[in-house]
Amino acid sequence: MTTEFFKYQGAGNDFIMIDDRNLTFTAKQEQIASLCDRRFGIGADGLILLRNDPGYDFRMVYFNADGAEGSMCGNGGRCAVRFARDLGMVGDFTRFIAVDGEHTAELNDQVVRLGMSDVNGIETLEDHYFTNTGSPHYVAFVTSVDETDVVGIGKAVRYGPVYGPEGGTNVNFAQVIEKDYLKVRTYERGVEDETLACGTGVTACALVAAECFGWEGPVAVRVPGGMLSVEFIRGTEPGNFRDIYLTGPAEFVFSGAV
Ligand SMILES: N[C@@H](CCC[C@H](N)C(=O)O)C(=O)O
Repeated sequence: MTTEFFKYQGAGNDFIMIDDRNLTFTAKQEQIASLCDRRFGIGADGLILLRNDPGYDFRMVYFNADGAEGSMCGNGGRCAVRFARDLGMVGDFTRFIAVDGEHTAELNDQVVRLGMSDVNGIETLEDHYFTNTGSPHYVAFVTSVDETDVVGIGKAVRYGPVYGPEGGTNVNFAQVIEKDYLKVRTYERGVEDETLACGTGVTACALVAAECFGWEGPVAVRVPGGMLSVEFIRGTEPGNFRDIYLTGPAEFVFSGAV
């Protein structure tokens, strides 16, 4: 039996999208990893299933490129919304459910503004910050992201003694360009490499910068694959944020069958 797939990308973070409303997708971890393989498969940072869910427009089920089901993926969520509209399932506004709970999103042509989960705390550690924006994120400020060994340091932190035993973390490096403007590079857990953009990572960096520097946003973030923007409202407690929105492009690339 063949499976029809659709490839989407959001700021260069790319995903295999599958319409699984009839629950026929049965691939296991190893097969999903093969589909995401850039030499032997379709190639992607992750695979997303769109399924029915009572009470929502759809359910997003996300797998990292290693084939394991992941925590929330911000760019994947934006691409899932675009895919749902291309399938005629939703209009310019949608409400869907993902692993971290309910999300809303608005579409404006190729741009998707995705509501993210509230953030309930930022930990300040010796040389970095840590927060959870639906996925866990280590954030370190650097003077130049271009001169940072993202993969080398990323791997050491992801598998290191602090985060490794707890399931690992995504690792972000942020450079302040000016007020409300960051440049970010991310080592992604589950891809085990740098990706061209990470939505939950960019959100984490913007909120950490807002907390550290008193920014009110929106924070513009340049990533290797393009530009993203993060809006938020500060909560009453330090490190708490609500009404967080991640905005950027989400585009169809190609489709096929495997
Ligand atoms: N690319 C994602 C992040 C996906 C989750 C991550 N790889 C993890 O397992 O924690 C994004 O855009 O947020």
